[in-house]
Parts: sequence; C-alpha cells; structure tokens
Amino acid sequence: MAQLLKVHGSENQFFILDQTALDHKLSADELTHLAQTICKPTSLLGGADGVLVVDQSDHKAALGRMEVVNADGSRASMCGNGLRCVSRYIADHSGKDSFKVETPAADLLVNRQPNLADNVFAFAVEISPVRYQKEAFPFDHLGMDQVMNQPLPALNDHLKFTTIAVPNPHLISFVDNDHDLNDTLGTLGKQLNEPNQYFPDGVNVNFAKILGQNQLFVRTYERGVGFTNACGTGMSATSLAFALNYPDMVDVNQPIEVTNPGGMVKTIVHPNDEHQWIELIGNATFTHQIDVDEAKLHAASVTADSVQVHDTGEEASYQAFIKSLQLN
Ligand SMILES: N[C@@H](CCC[C@H](N)C(=O)O)C(=O)O
Repeated sequence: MAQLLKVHGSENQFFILDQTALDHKLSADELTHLAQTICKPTSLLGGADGVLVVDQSDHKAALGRMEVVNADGSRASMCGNGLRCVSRYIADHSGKDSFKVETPAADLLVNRQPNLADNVFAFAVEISPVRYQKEAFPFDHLGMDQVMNQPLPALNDHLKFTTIAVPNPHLISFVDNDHDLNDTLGTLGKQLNEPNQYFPDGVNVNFAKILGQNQLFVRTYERGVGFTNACGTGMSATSLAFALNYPDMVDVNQPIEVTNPGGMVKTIVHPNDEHQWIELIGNATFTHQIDVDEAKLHAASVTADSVQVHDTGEEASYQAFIKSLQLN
C-alpha cells in the first residue's frame, strides 16, 4: 500500500506524495494527470490546490526536495504554505527540526516552531530569492521593466500595482473596498491566467487590505488554481510590498500579522538585507492519511471508494485555534 497525506497551511489544501516511499516513482506525465484528477473539488476529500511531491535531494545541504504541481497540472517554482507542510513531513521522518529543502530555484532554510495550540503544528520557512525584473515573471506590454506601486491602465482604471517574484510571480495591489477585494480580483485573476499578452505564463494575483500597523488581510487568485483560501508566497510578497510601499506602516523588526480567508500567518520581511528575503511562519496541518494501491496513483484513479482514509483529528484542533483568534 502507498500513502497520500492531505495537508494544509491556512487551509491552502494539498496532497503530499512521497516518491521515495513508492516501489516505482511516478513519471512527470503521471504526476500531471494525478494532480489534475485528485485536486478537483468533486474528488477525494474535496480536492486540493495542488500536489506536493517529496523526493530525495542530491544537494549536500538539503534533506529533501519539493516539487509543486498545481491543480491544473502546471508546475510552480515555489509554494510557501506547501513548504511548511513538506518541512513537517521531512522533520517527522528525519527527526531533525532545522534543515534545508531543495526547491527548483534555491535550497531554503526551514525551522520547526512551537505549536500554535494543542495539536496545531507550525513551521517557519525562508521565502527567496526575490526578483523584480520583468524577465522573472515574465511580463510584457506594461510599459515598464519593473512595477512598484504604479497604475497599470492596461489592467485596471483605478488601482496601483507592484510585481514581486519570490521566485514564483506575484501581482499585488492594496485595495480599500470589498468590491475590489472580491469582484475586481476575480475578474483580473481570471483574465491574467487565461491566454493574455501581459503575463503569458499567468500570475498569482494578490489584493490586500491594510488593517493597521504591521497588519494585513490578503486574498489571492492563484495561477493554476483560481481563488484559494491562502497563498504563502503571495502573503510573503505582499508583506514585502507593504514594507516597501508603506514604510510608515511597517516596523521591519516585528512580524507582520497576515490574515487570510483560511486563517493567519506571520511574516518577517528583510528588505534591507543584501539579498532580500521573507520568513513565513504558520501552521502545517495534516488532516488525513490516505492508504491507496500504488497502481492507482500511477493510473490517476484515486477515488473515495478505492482508498482507506484515516482522519488525524488535527483539523478539529486547527478550527478551534482559528476560532480562538476571533478573526473577522
Ligand atoms: N499556494 C502557493 C503557491 C502555489 C504556486 C502557485 N500556484 C504558482 O503557480 O506560482 C503558496 O502557498 O505559495
């Protein structure tokens, strides 16, 4: 029997697949097909935003490798909420609490944190490298090489935008009303993740409300997914944009509290370091263990009636924790 784990960071839901525990690793095409199938909302346990593939790393400094397959089968260079979950998985298996994980662009430092509440496990992960030039996204036809708190009339008639790649691409805007946070975000997110001339590879679109000093609410329309409960790299990139665009509102020596539709994370931005980076701290919750025949993974035929699901009980603890925070 093989195993999948259903996990989340701020309710950004994933399946973890450990390739090292299989008799035969899934091929790239099989991974694409598996993600497209099991991430559907009508699929197992309500689907997910992506599959996190764990494998061995041949980098001396790293304890393991993470590959991110979005729900539509596309690949992402990074996933912040996912990295917290993968870090916990590797930590639980290796007995180590501080190490590096290989991702496509960098080996990133991760650290176990004290539990946020009883049975609510947490990790801090490094988000880097940070890039601003248009080639990193890529974007085109916007009339500039980088975008820092500027109007983009081609995209919208009243908002200002910032583009930051960490290194997956993010378009960020600070908004002050719910219409923009919901409708404008949905329309723009959809437009920029269909074939379009501005972001030919698509882009994660994050709209944020400033709630106070070092406090944000962030909502994300994710590339390869659509609306998500939370996007870790999106909240990290938006925190950096907050510090750069509203320096009076951010004390960079203190964590920024970032609430999202699925919960809350903390970020610590390092805009003044030679290589800018962000620390992302939040839950790494394992909600279900799923026993599945390995052949069904290869064939992407993982259905509710062909697997055995064990509820870990962690979701009830997470929900109690979120309720205790009394978020709006
Ligand atoms: N949810 C993620 C980001 C996942 C990748 C994204 N969809 C992309 O294609 O860049 C996160 O927590 O960072």
